[in-house]
Amino acid sequence: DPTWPAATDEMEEIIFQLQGFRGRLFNDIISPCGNEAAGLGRVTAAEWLRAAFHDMATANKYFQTGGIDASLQFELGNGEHTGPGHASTLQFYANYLSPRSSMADLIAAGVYAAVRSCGGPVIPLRLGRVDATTGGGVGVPQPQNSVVTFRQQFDRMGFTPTEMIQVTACGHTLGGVHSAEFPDIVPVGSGVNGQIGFDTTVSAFDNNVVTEYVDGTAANPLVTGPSVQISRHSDFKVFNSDGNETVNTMTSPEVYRSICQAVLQKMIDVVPSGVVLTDPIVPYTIKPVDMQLTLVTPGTSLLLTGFVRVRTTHIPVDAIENVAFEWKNRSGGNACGSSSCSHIANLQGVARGFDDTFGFFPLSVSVPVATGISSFIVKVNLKDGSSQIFDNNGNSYPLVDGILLQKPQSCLLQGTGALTVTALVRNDLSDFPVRMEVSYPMPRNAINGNPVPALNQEKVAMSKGDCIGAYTFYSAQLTIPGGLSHNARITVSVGEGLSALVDDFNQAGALGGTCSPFSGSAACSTAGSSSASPPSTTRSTPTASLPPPPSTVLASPTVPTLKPIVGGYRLLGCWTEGTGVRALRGASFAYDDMTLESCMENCTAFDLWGAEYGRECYCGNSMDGTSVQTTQSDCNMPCSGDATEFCGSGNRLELYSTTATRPVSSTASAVPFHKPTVGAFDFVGCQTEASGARALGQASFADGAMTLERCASFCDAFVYFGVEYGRECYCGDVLQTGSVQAVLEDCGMRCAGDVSQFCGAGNRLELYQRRGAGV
Ligand code: HEM
Repeated sequence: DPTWPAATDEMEEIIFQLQGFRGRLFNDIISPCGNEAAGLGRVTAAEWLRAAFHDMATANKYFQTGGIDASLQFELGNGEHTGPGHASTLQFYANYLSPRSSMADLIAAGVYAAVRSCGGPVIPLRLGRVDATTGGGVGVPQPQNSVVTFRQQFDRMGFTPTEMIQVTACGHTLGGVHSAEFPDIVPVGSGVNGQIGFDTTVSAFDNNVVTEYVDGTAANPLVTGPSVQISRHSDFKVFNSDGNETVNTMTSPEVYRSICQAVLQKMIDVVPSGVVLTDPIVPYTIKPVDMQLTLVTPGTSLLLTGFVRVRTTHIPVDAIENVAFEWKNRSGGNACGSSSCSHIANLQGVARGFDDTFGFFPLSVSVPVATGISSFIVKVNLKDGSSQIFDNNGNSYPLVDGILLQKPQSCLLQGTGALTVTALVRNDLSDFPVRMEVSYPMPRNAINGNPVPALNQEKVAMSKGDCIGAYTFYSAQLTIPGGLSHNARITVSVGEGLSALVDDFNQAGALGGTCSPFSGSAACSTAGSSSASPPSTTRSTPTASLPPPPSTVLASPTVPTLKPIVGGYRLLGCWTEGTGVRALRGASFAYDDMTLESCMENCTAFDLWGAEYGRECYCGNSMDGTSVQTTQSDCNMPCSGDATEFCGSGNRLELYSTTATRPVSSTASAVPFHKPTVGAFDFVGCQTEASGARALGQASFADGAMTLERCASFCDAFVYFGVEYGRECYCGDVLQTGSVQAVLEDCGMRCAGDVSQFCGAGNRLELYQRRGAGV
């Protein structure tokens, strides 16, 4: 069994945990083998296999470059990769791209999955491939090449003349040739749905491609038919290149299978120098899944959630009574407060892969903060009274309670990508730097039709907040651009280098849209942070954390008071955020020394603004309809930059509105507006991005001096231009599906290069159309 955790854990789940409970569905569009997800006559499993060969085929063993490195994504337009199959294959894999599942590993995993789904052998799958950042050049074998050229090309890839024959015979058992791509080989109108198969079984991994060739019955269009006249019968040229000696050895199904297992593994293991592949991956017998600690009010216990996943291939799920989870406290001992350091979990669901099944046993374990948790072992209790103990190969399964991503107080607004992350760090560690690292996919503006997003990374220092017992709150914010924020991964860490503690690889899409407040936390005592003891058992009553009513406000400078007027704005009260959206969407800011005055200064171009969570500031000209006024005492957080003022609280806005005393003349020039015309373009409105893609994807640029005029002139050759997020310019002749008109208020961001203009917002385009181009 592998030792947990491992760098391959995410890929392990993608390739083995396919269907059923928590199934990752990586096989969805290739099961059954004959599935034609991209249209009739196009076997998806065949497209996956061919895509891997095309990615590898530019490898150069002499320079040790290329191989399975996902360079295919940059080469789609170079003429060597005919057909839509490569793009749709990469597009499917892109859903699984993450810092722990490279596109190159996904391409290799696609070979494993396609072959297995079609009844072929288990191809040992090693991992650790690294994605290229540019194309790998040309050199994919083409049907018209001569045998000499084929041999040179395969030699460059690292394959002997015999292996060339073998790997081609193993690839050309699935799918076939399409008249849309090769009309001179498959004349239009011939074949089935525009395809002639390589053998009579286009959707089975069998050796018919060989036997039908050998016995002379092959309809393979690369052996017989029009390709012969024009010397494009490449399978004939390849198979016949050693007088049929190699193919004759492959007429036995067993021999074919084992040759294909070896030679297809060789194909996916071609990698550039510097890449070190792991051992072939096998599924865990016992795997902890989604382990998460969460501090629960009043701060004296942590809730551990997650699953123990049991591989039930060899231990039948029906034979399992339950699973015992036995843990050690923070110092490795067996004192776990009032609990017994043990928890029984019962089966909740089952998943299956090609060759395995898995049972999931959910955990919900209350861990006292005072004693904490450091590791656990798993005991699988069988119905016959026996049990099997799993201790992670003698290491126990490790858990960290020094830092945790506190999910209820973290949130993501997927529409705008606005991410708020709250972490809890044990007080004895809080002198070390606390960081958040977010990795997120960013669409590549569809250069040459590349459907694979780039993976960007942002590191943000987290700022210290309140304390609760033995833990200190930290928080950070980030607006994730690109519209794919749900696929972002979040890691929070405390400390540096190898000794750092992390809660890593948390999926942003699993966070809620609203950060709920944690009641009972309080400003940290200045005495320092050494106490690791739990807070006193007396809970503060809810009213104790409310601000005093205005009439009884004390003069003490450390007690916040309500401010009825700030500059030209008056207090409207305490308001909730919208449901799943920000109440104010004109502009937003977050920083640690926030005061009501500085928030107001940020928002002088708007009629409304509000401060939230002590350090966030939002502006807008109207409130989202789902925001409602709540009791003023909800807004009980002091401003981070001025403890005498209230700045809302979690999900609560200290809301201010403009008054008649607002000096209109001094701000009028800075009030942005939606320009009705820009050059040859007319304003259309505020538009969303398309579903999973850019609304305008044909050209783009971004910079800090963006104006509507600059974008208009950049998009001069197109029907539409749109500016997004203040600084991004997009052009296109059509709006991609899923892009719809949004309320004008949404486009509330000023242009980076001209504050008098509006330039969209996150996921919102300030959209213009060429005059006269409309219908
Ligand atoms: C001399 C070497 C090769 C040549 C000239 C060649 C050429 C071709 C051509 C012309 C097609 C038709 C594409 C279409 O119409 O969509 C094709 C399809 C295919 N090739 Fe190759 N190929 C070679 C080697 C390989 C190898 C080594 C593999 C994988 C191990 C492979 C896997 C496939 C698969 C699976 C298809 C079917 C794709 C589909 O049905 O969509 N080929 N090949």
